[in-house]
Formats: sequence, C-alpha cells, structure tokens
Amino acid sequence: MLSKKRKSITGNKVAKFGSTTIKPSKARRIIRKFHVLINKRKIICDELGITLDSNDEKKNLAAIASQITALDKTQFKKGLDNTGFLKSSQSDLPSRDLMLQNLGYITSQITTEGGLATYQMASRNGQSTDRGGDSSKKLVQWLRELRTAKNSGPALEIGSLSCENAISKSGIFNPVIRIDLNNANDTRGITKQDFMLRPLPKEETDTFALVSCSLVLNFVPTPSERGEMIKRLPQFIKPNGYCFLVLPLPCMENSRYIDKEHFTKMMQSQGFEPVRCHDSQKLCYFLFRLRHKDASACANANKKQDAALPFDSFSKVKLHDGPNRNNFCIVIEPTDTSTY
Ligand SMILES: C[S@@+](CC[C@H](N)C(=O)[O-])C[C@H]1O[C@@H](n2cnc3c(N)ncnc32)[C@H](O)[C@@H]1O
Repeated sequence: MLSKKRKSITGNKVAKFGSTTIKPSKARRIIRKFHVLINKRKIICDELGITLDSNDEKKNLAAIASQITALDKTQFKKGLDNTGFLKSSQSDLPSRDLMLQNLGYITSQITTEGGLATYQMASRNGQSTDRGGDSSKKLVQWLRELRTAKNSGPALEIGSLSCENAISKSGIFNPVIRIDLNNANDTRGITKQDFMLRPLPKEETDTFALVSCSLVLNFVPTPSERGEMIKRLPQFIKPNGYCFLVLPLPCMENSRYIDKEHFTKMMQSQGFEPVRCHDSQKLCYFLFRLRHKDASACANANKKQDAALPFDSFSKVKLHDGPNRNNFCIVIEPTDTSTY
C-alpha cells in the first residue's frame, strides 16, 4: 500500500520524529512557550536571589527545589497547582508572593511538558517543516558561492540537533564537531556540552574553520549572556574562518533594541567582517569572517576609523519604538583588556 504524506488542516506537512508527530503550528507554540517560560524564570530567580547557573534542567529544578524551602514553599506550591496562573496574574510590579507563585507555575509547566527535550523535539520539527528546513543549507550555498574548498578544516556546530544536516554532509568541513546542551537526539553524533563551558582552544590548531550558531543566541536567556556568547565565538575560530549565525527574523526586524546594522556592529567589535546576510520569511541568516583575533585591538582600530562607533561595548539602548515591537536585546559588556 502506498503511504500518504500527512498534512495538517492548514495544508502544512505534519512532521514525524521517532514516535512523535506534531503539526508545525504546535511546534511553533511549544518553542515560543518554552522561551517565555525560561526567560520569566530567569527574571524571577534573579529577583528572589535563586542562583540558576546551569544549563542542565535537572540541576536547575534541583536548585529551585532546594532554595525555595527557605523562601516560601506555600506560595510556590500554590503556583505549582494552578494551571493557567501565569497569564491570569501578570502584573507590572509583582509582589514576592506573586513571584513565588509564578515560579511554581513555571516549574510545573517545564516539568510536566517535558522541558528541554520537548523543546528540542519541536525545534527538530521546525527544522524539517515550516522553517524551510535545515538552516545550514544556506550556509553551504554561500560557501559554494565563495568557492570554499572541500575539507577546509574542522567545524563546530553549537546547538546541533542532527548529524544529517547540510553542514555535516557537504564535505566542506571535516570533522564536524556537534555540541548541544542536551544530546537526547543522538548520543553518538552530538556531544552534550555547554558552549559557554567548553575549554578555550590552547593552540591555533585547536580552532575551527567555521563555528555555526543557528537559532542558539535567541535561546540564551539574558541580553548579557547573549553578549558573552558572542564574545566567546572568535576565540574558537581560525583567522579568516567563518561564523554562521541564524536568528528568528523578528529579533532583527522588530526589536526595540537591536537591528541588523546594530548586530553587525557588535560582530565587527569582536573582529568579524560581514560576508553575507539573508532574510527568509521567518529567519535572518548571517555569515561573518574573522579578521582580528584580538577584540580589544579591533575595537581600538575601528574607533580610530570612525570615532562615532561605540565599539567597546553595547548597552541596552532603544533604537526603535512602537507598540508592536519586541524586547529582544544583546548587551556586550566592555572587554576586560587585562585578560588579553
Ligand atoms: C532552537 S534549537 C536550534 C537548533 C538548530 N541549530 C537549528 O538551527 O534548528 C537551540 C538549541 O541550542 C542549544 N543551546 C542553547 N544554548 C547552548 C549552549 N550554551 N551550548 C550548547 N547548546 C546550546 C539548545 O540546547 C537547543 O537545542
């Protein structure tokens, strides 16, 4: 019997991964919800003095559980039991009780909905269906246009969900080292590692011809942590090596605090020059090449060329205003030159 391709009610293909099948619209909802939950949790935990310094969900949940007893277990429990709480109780100035209740609610949502594993399953669905598929196809297309040779050296893919993507199959990079906070998808091909904790390369031979960071920066919870990730990137890349970055289009097109021009200046401050940029319906793709290894030297060189450019650091500055804009932001703290 011929197997029929499954479609959702809107005509979009329904993706199947292992035994899990979800519609693109549901995948989008899960991704959005997870981002909202982890961002709100970070804000509340900062306010309550609860330290979440791990990207390991189990450790985060254990940290909350251990510290909540000292704060107020009753309020936290109220939140845990109260489905739909977050929406109904939003307030500009949440009281401590409200924060604890919200934290309880967020914790229950993250736990019951499967947390990071569910989010990654939804992201994999996104890769193959409504986002136009694997984002590294664009990277490979660009590198072919740039006549990049086969076997150009090793690549590092941060936030990897599959060993079958174009970046791994093109033959341009060898080997492709794939890392992710959670390697639930492929325990052999993807190493469980937090990029922020990956040891810095000691020798240039340990660096990469390409670092790919597709839809990862938007996953990082706070503006300054995103900035720290950007600052780390050049340290892993060979001179003239590439950095491929992908962000959801609204982060670049519709934010109060960032746009493509501003983001490009941030990357330039870290020694990168822009090579390619492309918008699809939902995503914004960037390819940068590393020119200067030393960000402080690069900042000074750029400052001399154009004194108006704030190249040392990028704080939270409103660039665009309007009711329908989002608050996606990246903050780059001044580089501590003593560490160079
Ligand atoms: C939306 S998924 C994107 C996956 C894929 N690269 C793509 O383009 O579809 C984001 C992934 O980034 C991973 N991630 C976020 N921060 C990370 C970090 N510090 N180190 C490694 N992986 C990280 C998350 O675990 C998640 O699987």
